[in-house]
Amino acid sequence: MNQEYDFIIVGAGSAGCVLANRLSADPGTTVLLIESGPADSHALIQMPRGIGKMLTPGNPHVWSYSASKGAGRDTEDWLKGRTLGGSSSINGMVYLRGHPAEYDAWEAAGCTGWGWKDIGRCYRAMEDHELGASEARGAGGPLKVSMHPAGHPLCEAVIAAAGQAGVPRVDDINAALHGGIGYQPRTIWRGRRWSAARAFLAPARARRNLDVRTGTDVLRVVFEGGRAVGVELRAGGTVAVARARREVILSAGALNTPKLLQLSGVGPAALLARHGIPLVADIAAVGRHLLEHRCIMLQVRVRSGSLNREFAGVRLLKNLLRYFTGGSGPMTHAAHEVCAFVKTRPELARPDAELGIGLYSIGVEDGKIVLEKEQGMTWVGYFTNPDSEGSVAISSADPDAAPLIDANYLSTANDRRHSIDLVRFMRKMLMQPALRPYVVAETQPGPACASDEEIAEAFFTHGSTAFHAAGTCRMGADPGAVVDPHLRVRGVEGLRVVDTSIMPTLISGNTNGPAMAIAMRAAELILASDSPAAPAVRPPAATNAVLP
Ligand SMILES: Cc1cc2nc3c(=O)[nH]c(=O)nc-3n(C[C@H](O)[C@H](O)[C@H](O)COP(=O)(O)OP(=O)(O)OC[C@H]3O[C@@H](n4cnc5c(N)ncnc54)[C@H](O)[C@@H]3O)c2cc1C
Repeated sequence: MNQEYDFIIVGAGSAGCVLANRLSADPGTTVLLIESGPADSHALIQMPRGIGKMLTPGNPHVWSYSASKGAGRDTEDWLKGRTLGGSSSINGMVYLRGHPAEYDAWEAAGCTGWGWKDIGRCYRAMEDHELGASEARGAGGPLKVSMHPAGHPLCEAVIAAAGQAGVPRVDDINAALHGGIGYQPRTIWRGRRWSAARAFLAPARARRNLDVRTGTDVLRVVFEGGRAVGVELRAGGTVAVARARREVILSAGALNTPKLLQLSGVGPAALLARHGIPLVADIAAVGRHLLEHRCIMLQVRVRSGSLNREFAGVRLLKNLLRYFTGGSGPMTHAAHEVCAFVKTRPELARPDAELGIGLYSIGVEDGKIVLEKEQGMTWVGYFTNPDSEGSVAISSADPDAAPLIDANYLSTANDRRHSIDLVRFMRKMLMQPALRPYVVAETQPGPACASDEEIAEAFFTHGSTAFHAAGTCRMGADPGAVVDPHLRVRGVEGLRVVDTSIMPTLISGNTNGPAMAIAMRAAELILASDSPAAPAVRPPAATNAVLP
């Protein structure tokens, strides 16, 4: 391995793959992309419904962390991708972008250059959308986006029922600014997952100026006189330092990026002192402001139309054959077949909740989550703009120790109100005439769960993380932010954060598209040479030693 590069990118996930592509486009610029996990060649990564088997703690392609739900509640597993493509290689392939007004609010709050005018341009530039180019979509870009095929009777009944409840059918849910329901846009192409690695890294792999290292853990950032000059890394038991002439960029995701900053001496001074880590910059917000969508998963018994039986026994074998020979059938479906954005109250200016409707239902057998043998649907729903804030903090100075994660879900009255209203709205949709021939009953949490308190509790007992962790290195123009609007870490030089950590608020939708669009925008900012210097929070208080 070379020891010195212009840019070092830590993490080959959704954001890191985009950055590696954009920053190495100039053959005169050298880039090192470092990924902890293995390559993404596993067949279950490529096969969309392979995620059922991939998402298992202990799988080498996933990070598995224990996260507290908050307020003394129990813990749950938070999984993240650990392979080329990062979480985009193990996610549900739902492709959503968020509402333009949400990015405009970022800009209005001082994040100049992050409004829809700029980020919308980045989305269009990266997309190759099956529906073709429009004001709202891009065509010809590296990211393939396909639509779930229309026409399944149960999906059609769901869409018709939504219409009866006042939610209109739309062709492209990403373009429906006032909400609607339609077939799911997906990062799937010709039946195969289209991860960030597939879209952005594969076309750049042959570049001689791009060095991609898998199976390599970054242990910390190395500073000299308050400037990030490289990273300490470990591969096959050997520890070394790779140096960056221009910048180190952390794209390790919303859990591991703040962890790396804290391990490197950039974070809350008291936390670092507790673990004996020399302080480089005292930034209280590193690891704070953790945002996550808290889902409810309504399970609905149906008479027909469920795909549960397609994923077991002989039918599963037949569907695997169909997938491997023709790239079609249920193994090519994303996490949900149908997607909706709804207003839980008519007076709201724009939708406040997302629904993903899947033609499967799950139960628990011997303590394990399994597909039900009976026919069922799952309606996953969440309030899109929560303001409950959790945290991520190192538990030790040992880079191999898992961080402490507190999701602190639904800790504000606002989040609880929207979440409760959402369940009532979902039930209203389920009661519509179009679904009467199908729906037998809501089995979980079930009709006995009726009061506000019971519904709020059901988000914990019959809910889940959405796997959308964000905000732990919040971008802002204010001195309390971790990164400035050029994504430079305050108080040090030569260091940026580019991943979902920087999101000042969660957007309406899943976070893979936003992670890639953020990286597209970041690459523009990095390559523009006239960026003004980031205002320092305070002068560096100490410098990490550089390894020989
Ligand atoms: C199970 C699951 C389902 C999801 N479903 C959807 C969906 O359907 N649609 C959607 O839009 N979003 C979905 N998401 C969310 C979305 O995929 C993520 O928000 C997004 O991919 C995050 O991108 P990122 O670049 O911030 O981080 P990641 O993509 O997580 O990338 C971080 C990378 O850094 C690497 N890394 C971390 N620490 C180190 C280290 N110390 N040294 C070296 N490498 C390191 C990791 O291994 C990883 O490859 C899902 C996520 C999960 C986990």
